[in-house]
Amino acid sequence: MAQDIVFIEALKVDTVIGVYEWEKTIQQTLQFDVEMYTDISQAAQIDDLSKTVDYAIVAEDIVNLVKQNQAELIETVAEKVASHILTSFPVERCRIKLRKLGAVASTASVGVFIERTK
Ligand SMILES: Nc1nc2c(c(=O)[nH]1)N=C([C@H](O)[C@@H](O)CO)CN2
Repeated sequence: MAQDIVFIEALKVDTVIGVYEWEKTIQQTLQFDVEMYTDISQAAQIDDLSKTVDYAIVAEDIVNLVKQNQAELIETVAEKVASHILTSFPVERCRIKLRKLGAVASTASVGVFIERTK
């Protein structure tokens, strides 16, 4: 199994998210940390982006996915993002930490941390 990781840190996406009615009328910020387990050795050997995971494309996909799929729970969002990454990129395993910023008073952050395997 690949031990290499391509990662994205602190990707922020503004979207409609939440369980309560008042949350469905505002935009809130989700923040993603994503770790994608993939073998980078071939890409490194021949210096070729097409042989690894393009983090810019993944980041763009996450923004589009979140904005196009309105959800109540951050669990739903994290699961969708993980599923997309595993089915669309050469990634064996991914770990996603998803924070909902400013959601709960007096906290540094709240969120979910999931790990999914192909
Ligand atoms: N495990 C979760 N707990 C809560 C969620 C959530 O998505 N997952 N969401 C809410 C509300 O939408 C909250 O963010 C508003 O205060 C509460 N708990």
